[in-house]
Amino acid sequence: MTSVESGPALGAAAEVLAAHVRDVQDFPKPGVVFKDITPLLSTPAAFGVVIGALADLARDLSVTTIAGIEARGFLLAAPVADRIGAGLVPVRKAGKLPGATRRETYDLEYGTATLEIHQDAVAAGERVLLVDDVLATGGTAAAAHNLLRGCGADVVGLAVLMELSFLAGRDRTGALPVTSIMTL
Ligand SMILES: O=P(O)(O)OC[C@H]1O[C@H](OP(=O)(O)OP(=O)(O)O)[C@H](O)[C@@H]1O
Ligand SMILES: Nc1ncnc2[nH]cnc12
Repeated sequence: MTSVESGPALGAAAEVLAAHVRDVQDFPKPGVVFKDITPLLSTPAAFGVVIGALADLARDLSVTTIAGIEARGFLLAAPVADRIGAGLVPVRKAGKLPGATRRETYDLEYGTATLEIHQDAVAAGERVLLVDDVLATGGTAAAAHNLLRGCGADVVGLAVLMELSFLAGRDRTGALPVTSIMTL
């Protein structure tokens, strides 16, 4: 298991993030405390700080492509890619991509899902940063990582806003370096 050390930008982003995430009890099912990022999305200054921290990380890792996981990961991956001038690759839920795809089914905290990626989404050797809002059980991230590797990508890291450490997501992401702005 590898972890990227957090610098000052990530520390500042953690404070901002903590003030703009809402806990929703028992959603989408009893026993789950859902981490709702809509307050962050609707507050431009706060969103800018968080996107800036992710962009700094992506620059430090010299990434050429940002991969975002549907749906909340898209909301983060697109502005980061735009800020650093990187390509953007959507890792989508099943049945949404029009071209030939690779697919993988996985478990997550509250169900199962299937992810897909276009077979030609990433050229061999691209340095890819995978971006999502939450790392929980790690099923989603592990599936996305496998799909990208299957396309020949060099996945250099996973960046998330929040890591629910009690669900041990890093146990599923293997040697992939993980950066979490906030660990809960
Ligand atoms: O680590 P895991 O247990 O796999 O859970 C993390 C995933 O769960 C959420 O996605 P969800 O599938 O709920 O989709 P959404 O982004 O479309 O709301 C979240 O955005 C992560 O992608
Ligand atoms: N508790 C949680 N809150 C938000 N997104 C999640 N994805 C998996 N678990 C989650």
